[in-house]
Amino acid sequence: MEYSHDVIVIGGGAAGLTAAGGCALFGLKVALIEKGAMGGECLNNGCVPSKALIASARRAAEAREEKRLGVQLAAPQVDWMGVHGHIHAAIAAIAPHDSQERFEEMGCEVLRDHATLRDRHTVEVAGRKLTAPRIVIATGSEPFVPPIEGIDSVPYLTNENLFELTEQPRHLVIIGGGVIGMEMGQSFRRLGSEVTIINPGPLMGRDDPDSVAVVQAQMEREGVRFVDGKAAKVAGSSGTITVTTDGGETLTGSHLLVAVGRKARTSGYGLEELGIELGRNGIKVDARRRTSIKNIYAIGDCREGPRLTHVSGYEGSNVVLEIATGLPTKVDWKALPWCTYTDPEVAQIGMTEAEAREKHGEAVTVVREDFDHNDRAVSEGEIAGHMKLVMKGKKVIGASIVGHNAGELLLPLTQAITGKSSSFALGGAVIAYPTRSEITKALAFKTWEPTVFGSLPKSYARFVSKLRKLF
Ligand SMILES: Cc1cc2nc3c(=O)[nH]c(=O)nc-3n(C[C@H](O)[C@H](O)[C@H](O)COP(=O)(O)OP(=O)(O)OC[C@H]3O[C@@H](n4cnc5c(N)ncnc54)[C@H](O)[C@@H]3O)c2cc1C
Ligand SMILES: NC(=O)c1ccc[n+]([C@@H]2O[C@H](COP(=O)([O-])OP(=O)(O)OC[C@H]3O[C@@H](n4cnc5c(N)ncnc54)[C@H](O)[C@@H]3O)[C@@H](O)[C@H]2O)c1
Repeated sequence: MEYSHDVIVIGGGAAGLTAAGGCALFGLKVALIEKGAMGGECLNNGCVPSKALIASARRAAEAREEKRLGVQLAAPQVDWMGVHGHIHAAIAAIAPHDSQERFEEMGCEVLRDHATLRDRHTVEVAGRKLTAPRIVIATGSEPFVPPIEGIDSVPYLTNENLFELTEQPRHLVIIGGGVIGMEMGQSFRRLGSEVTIINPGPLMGRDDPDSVAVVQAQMEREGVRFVDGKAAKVAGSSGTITVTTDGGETLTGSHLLVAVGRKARTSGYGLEELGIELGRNGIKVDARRRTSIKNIYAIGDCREGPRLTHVSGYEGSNVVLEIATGLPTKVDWKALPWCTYTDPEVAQIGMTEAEAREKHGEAVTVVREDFDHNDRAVSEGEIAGHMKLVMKGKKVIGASIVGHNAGELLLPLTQAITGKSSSFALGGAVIAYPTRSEITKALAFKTWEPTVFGSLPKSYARFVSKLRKLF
């Protein structure tokens, strides 16, 4: 069959950009389709703006502290439009990395419109029909808004409009004490808003409860109020919004943020018509990220599984390898890291203690050390937190860290869990985003880039692609 491209990628977020860029660097003919802003959620309304807001908030918190280490800072003065400016300057500074121009330079044909799957090899975009033997779906996710009574009649915020706020909320009520609720709750409180977080049961449920307890205590000291319960009803209008919990408690704030998880983007672009199987929340995929139609892959937030930028990037690289080499390439989550950028940070890699005990029972040992035994932490007066190593026998299978810059401590544990420490392995390691540790991976990757995308691998990838088109 005649095809217009070797690979078509739908979605220009972390997952799609990695897949499209990688295939193009192997010399394949790639179409990359993005209907919105290049860079997707992470750049435009996820990681980057949230971490920029966290940084402004940290500065305010430091200034608010009582005399410490012999130094008293002046009380903070928060200029909300200055904070807003910092957030948008951070986005603008990173945007060229994800831009249409950069991906065109790599060799992708970039189309900026809505894509629709027409059959297992055809994607329609802007009146054109593109065809390819391999299609990669990387359409991401959107905020899940639960059917809470009254939700459609009150103004509410999600991550999609939170970073556009041009006035500081007087009292931000947050529905959801997951990652977004905790990161944003602490930040708005530090910048001077009152903050109430409503959440049923454990906060940050995927993390080790001992880590979460340290952050919760810190946020309570800073004045964040936690309410245990489910938001059952909302009412009010701009400036005065009331939330009633299933326990009958009523809370009134000036603004409402809904942060109760994500919904995979799976409708409106032909998945149903093609009969691609869906799971509970996302496209069903196998370990190679193939959908129920095997020449079509789904990677990143749109499929069932963890939703993180470095996971999207990893899955992007994974499909690049499979498409370029023609060899089955499975994802491996045993050293999956993630970090929540509260202060102190909560970092996790591999299994938590609870997961390990459930899977390996008596074979599990856990060792713990608090930061008040660490000389650097003591010298800097930042002793809150601890690290727990989760082991099966003497083999590390997980770690939970809570403390200053905890996310930066994960990288050696990646190597301990995978047993791989060569420069090649480092170049392909899954590293929590965004951390400074990523710079080591970037350099290792730079070392290997001329070899991996050299003339021989390129010829091989083109040969594999040619064969694929013949059969
Ligand atoms: C507030 C917040 C903070 C976060 N912080 C972190 C963090 O610190 N660290 C971390 O690892 N993760 C974080 N995340 C998660 C991270 O942002 C996502 O996991 C990641 O961005 C997903 O990337 P993706 O490429 O899979 O999807 P997306 O970035 O959503 O990209 C999908 C793209 O596909 C496009 N698209 C969809 N349908 C079509 C179509 N039919 N045609 C053409 N284009 C289409 C969309 O416009 C979109 O640009 C955060 C998320 C939020 C909400
Ligand atoms: N640092 C990071 O890596 C980072 C930061 C932010 C977001 N993210 C990504 O974004 C995703 C979404 O974050 P999130 O915080 O929206 O989801 P989440 O899944 O982390 O947490 C959702 C919380 O909402 C609670 N909840 C559900 N229904 C509720 C109700 N009716 N009332 C009150 N609480 C309710 C749940 O119990 C849960 O604790 C994360 O899972 C993660 O993948 C990552």
